[in-house]
Amino acid sequence: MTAQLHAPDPELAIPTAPEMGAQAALARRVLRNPLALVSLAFLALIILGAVFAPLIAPFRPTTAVISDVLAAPGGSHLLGADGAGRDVFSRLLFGAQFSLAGALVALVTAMVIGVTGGLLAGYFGKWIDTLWTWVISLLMALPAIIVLLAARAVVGPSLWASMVIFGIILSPAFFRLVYASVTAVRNELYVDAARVSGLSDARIISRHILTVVRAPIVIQSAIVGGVGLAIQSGLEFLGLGDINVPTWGQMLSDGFQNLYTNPLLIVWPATAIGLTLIALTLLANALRDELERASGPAKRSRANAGKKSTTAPSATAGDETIRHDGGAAGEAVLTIENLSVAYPAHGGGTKTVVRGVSLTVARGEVHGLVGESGSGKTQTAWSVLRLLPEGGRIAGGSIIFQGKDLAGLREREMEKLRGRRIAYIPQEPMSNLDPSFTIGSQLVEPMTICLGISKKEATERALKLLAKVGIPNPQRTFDSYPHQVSGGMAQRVLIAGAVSCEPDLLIADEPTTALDVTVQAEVLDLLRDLQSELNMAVILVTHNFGVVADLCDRVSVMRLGRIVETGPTRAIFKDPQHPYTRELLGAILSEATPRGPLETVAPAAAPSHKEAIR
Ligand SMILES: Nc1ncnc2c1ncn2[C@@H]1O[C@H](COP(=O)(O)OP(=O)(O)OP(=O)(O)O)[C@@H](O)[C@H]1O
Repeated sequence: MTAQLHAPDPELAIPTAPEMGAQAALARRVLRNPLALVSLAFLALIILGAVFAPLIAPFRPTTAVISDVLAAPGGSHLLGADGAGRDVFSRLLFGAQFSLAGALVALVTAMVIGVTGGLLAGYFGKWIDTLWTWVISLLMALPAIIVLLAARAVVGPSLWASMVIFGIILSPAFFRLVYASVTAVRNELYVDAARVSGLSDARIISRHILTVVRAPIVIQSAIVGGVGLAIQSGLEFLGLGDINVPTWGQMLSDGFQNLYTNPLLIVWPATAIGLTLIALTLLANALRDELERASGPAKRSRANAGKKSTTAPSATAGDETIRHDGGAAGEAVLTIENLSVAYPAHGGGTKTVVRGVSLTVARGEVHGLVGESGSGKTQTAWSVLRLLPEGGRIAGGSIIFQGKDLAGLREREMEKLRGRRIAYIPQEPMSNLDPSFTIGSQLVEPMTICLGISKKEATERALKLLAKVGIPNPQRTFDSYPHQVSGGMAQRVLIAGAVSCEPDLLIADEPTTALDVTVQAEVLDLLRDLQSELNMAVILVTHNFGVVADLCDRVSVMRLGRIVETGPTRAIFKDPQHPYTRELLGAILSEATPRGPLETVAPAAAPSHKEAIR
């Protein structure tokens, strides 16, 4: 299997990079939007004028010709001359340089602070969130104009200093936007899935979170850039700017002095400022629209999938008895000893949801964790991945995986294991795939990181894996977005992703619950085949004894956070010792006649018991 997965297949075509294609398509659509095109053309013209001002401008911006004071447009002064005899056209060109650069300084400052803060606070939460939120609240409480006036008094009439300060004051605009977007996606299952597949926090933020916030950042940039330009012009119009720097704001101020003698002097800079602001806003709107259209239905927010609750009977058992019958055959890959998981309880104290759980999983063995809803199966599995939800902590015990105690391992060390040595198959396939990326890119990226192989090799490997997990047209699925495939296909994709790095331990959390019955059986078959082929240790979380009977070598029955019985599957089915196990099995394997068939359906057409519980 190993050789088969690694060997490059020359027959497999290397797909075009879908993300680059999508970006090119987006650029083409933006260029086809007339408003965007006109705005872009205008902004490009302004920027070119600013950059080439020294070559285009007939005069230096500060050159004053006394004989040309308040000269009318025409002759050597295309747009006339101002009250000091300086050429208006030249000043407009040089003014664009400084005005745009000033706005850019404010924008970059606001963006760096706001976006960084929003990402960190939104993604990591806890004290980082508290600290950033406090700083941003403080900034929002400051009156911008007063701060700028005070700063001018301290640092003098510096365009750059005032724009940096204004950028800091504007940073909450980015912070709130990014923070809201990040907190909305932080708990999406595909972010957890990315973590499980071995991606670092930095990688998840840059790939899965930043893509979500990029559209709002684009539109906000245009607004903040425009506000920066407007405020800068306003300050200079009020005479608070640096008179030695030719900006559009300074020109407004100069023009105002001669409003009655030559009103055109105020019209030129006002037109330049107004049109630039309009172009920025229109361009940002068009970009946002096209980005949203490009994402289409795939971008829609998916609510976190609620976990399916089972209808297993409530226990009426008396004292819990634990039956351990010998150690697992083969090399132990995972040994959990006396594990406890706790959460802070409402009103103080702690709530222990997993208590003294011990189990061993050997190489090549499938260990079922079975029990009613809320019995602690998922908490046990997530403890092994060290991905307990916020507030949850391993309160005691050890989780020995290949000689390392995962319970005390540093996060950096854990990152090296997740996705590489310990893989995870979730319950909800759709919510665990990022709707913004093609399936191919979501398979390829973890492989390039975990296996250190090139993108080309990872692509070939992904296509082979897709074929291996029974996807009929691997190339088409590779190029598809998650919303373009069925739930069963998505689960096959996740299984392909989980085994892509040939893990030693695979944790499958109710991997068939969200699928319809016919697909469930196929996915179970696939899991069984892959497990024996890769000789993996598997923990299978399920509430379904049918799945246990089908796949598991050993089973641990959980109830109220404890394992009440553990042993070989065959033995447990044949001779359950604990009353709770008997009750669970009794409920499922009941001989009672099911509710009568519909009149039109012949009794023979009713599904066999095994099919029914699958
Ligand atoms: N974030 C949380 N905060 C506090 N308690 C939690 C949290 N998540 C789970 N629990 C508690 O932990 C217990 C075990 O939950 P767990 O999800 O492991 O159950 P389960 O056996 O996997 O059930 P299911 O089959 O429904 O997924 C439950 O009582 C639940 O209330």
